[in-house]
Amino acid sequence: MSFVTGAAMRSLEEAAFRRGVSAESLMDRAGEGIARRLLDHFPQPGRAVAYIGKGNNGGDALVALRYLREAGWQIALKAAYPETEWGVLPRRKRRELVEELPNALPEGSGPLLLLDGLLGIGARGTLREPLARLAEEMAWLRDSHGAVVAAMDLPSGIDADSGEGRGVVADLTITVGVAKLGLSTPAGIASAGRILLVPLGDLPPPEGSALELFGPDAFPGLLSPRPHDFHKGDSGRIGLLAGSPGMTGAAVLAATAALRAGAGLVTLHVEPEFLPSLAAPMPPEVMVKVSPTPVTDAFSAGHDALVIGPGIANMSKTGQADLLARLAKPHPPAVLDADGLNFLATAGKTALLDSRHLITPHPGEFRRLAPDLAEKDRLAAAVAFVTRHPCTLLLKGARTLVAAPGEATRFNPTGHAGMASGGQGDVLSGVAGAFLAQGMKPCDAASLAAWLCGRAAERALAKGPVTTASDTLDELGGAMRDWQERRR
Ligand SMILES: NC(=O)C1=CN([C@@H]2O[C@H](COP(=O)(O)OP(=O)(O)OC[C@H]3O[C@@H](n4cnc5c(N)ncnc54)[C@H](OP(=O)(O)O)[C@@H]3O)[C@@H](O)[C@H]2O)[C@@H](O)CC1
Ligand SMILES: [K+]
Repeated sequence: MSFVTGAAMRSLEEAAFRRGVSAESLMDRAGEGIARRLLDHFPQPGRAVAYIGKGNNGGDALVALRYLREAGWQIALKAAYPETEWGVLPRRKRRELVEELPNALPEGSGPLLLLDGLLGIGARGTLREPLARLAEEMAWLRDSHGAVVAAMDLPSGIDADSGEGRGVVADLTITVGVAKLGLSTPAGIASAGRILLVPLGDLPPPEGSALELFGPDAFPGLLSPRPHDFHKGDSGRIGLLAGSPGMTGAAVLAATAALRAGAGLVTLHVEPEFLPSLAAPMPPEVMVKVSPTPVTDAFSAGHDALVIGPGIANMSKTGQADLLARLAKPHPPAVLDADGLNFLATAGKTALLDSRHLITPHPGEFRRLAPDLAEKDRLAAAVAFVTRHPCTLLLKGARTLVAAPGEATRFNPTGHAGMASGGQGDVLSGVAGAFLAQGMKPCDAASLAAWLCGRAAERALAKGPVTTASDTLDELGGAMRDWQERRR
């Protein structure tokens, strides 16, 4: 599913009108879709307040409010202008709610949800009064009352194309039809929170976009249920080069993640002197193979995929040299992470990267691999990197991008700031490795792994605002279900 400018969105809308589709039917379906997304996120009813301006963005909020009320929510309305100044459609949607709505916070329990319907793609320039005051009220309720802000289409006040502009900071942005380009920029990402899409059949996304919003609607079938006659041999064997004394956790997290993501067999290859520290904490399902040449063994054991890098900073110099030599020869597809990437960068061997390699750098590791690209815009830098080195690049950061030669770059919407902690990358490389071992295309393996880890971390928010890598691991199975149910 691509990203479009505000003008391109208007063109799609105009094309729909020419085919006889009415603006009202688009709004009805937009509002219903928004409510469905919200009800998936908040299965228990709570309190919802719609904050609206006079345009159609407020109409979306009013339709969504009606569905929330039907689902048992207490509702209220904060309108910036008297109803006589609203557009035709929002006025009609207000009447469909029938009775007078309170304009104070509803009493009761459950989540407090603020529907931000002040401005959508009609926003021009800095948010003006009286909308600015309502945006401040939402921010205050979010900070002091734990309110969750859900933006209709766009966080109010940001520019649909650039994402620039100060306005509402949302926890969720439910964008309608096609995702707006401004949601993908650093400024937009800082305002939007989790992006969810309500696709509308009458507003089909244009073909050939350079950036795609990744998710189960756009990529169905990536994680189909296993056939009934599936067996261990079908689910892939992984060779893991991970962990060293003091960094055993990285190996445990990567191995466990690979197993949870469905790998049939995970083998950890270690040097004899690392065995005492690495063997004990490993899950019982993991095979541990000891040899003076673990790199050679991992590359020649007939694995379906390799995961190389988590916690291997202390790998022997011989091991490092062996690794660089092996990467140049024929070998199975491989995830390269963390110190695996640092070895490449330090040795000046980044040019070894090719289509067999799925690399997962965070911004610091990326800078070491390509110092000249690090200051560029992330999307441009990612595309330039895979043009230079034809591998699959999963570039971590606020929001993860997955770029590969000949593919539209993918934008991963899942995850949250509370997962910024050690070990998350190890989990991600294990999950991506499992999908590679099952024969998935590297860019699909990378995107799906990023989506699932982010979604698992979102599920873990039920425990509290900070999510450890172990929390993410615990929720991976649930995230896989969420993908299959296509509701997120
Ligand atoms: N496209 C689609 O297919 C679909 C679109 N749909 C929905 O409609 C939304 C677009 O609705 P829209 O066109 O009515 O514009 P909207 O964002 O509500 O704002 C317009 C008002 O904002 C005002 N205003 C502008 N800047 C301002 C500022 N800085 N500070 C203060 N005020 C400012 C401006 O006032 P003016 O400057 O004219 O006085 C005008 O009155 C879209 O985002 C989506 O949610 C769905 O329902 C169905 C499918
Ligand atoms: K909005």
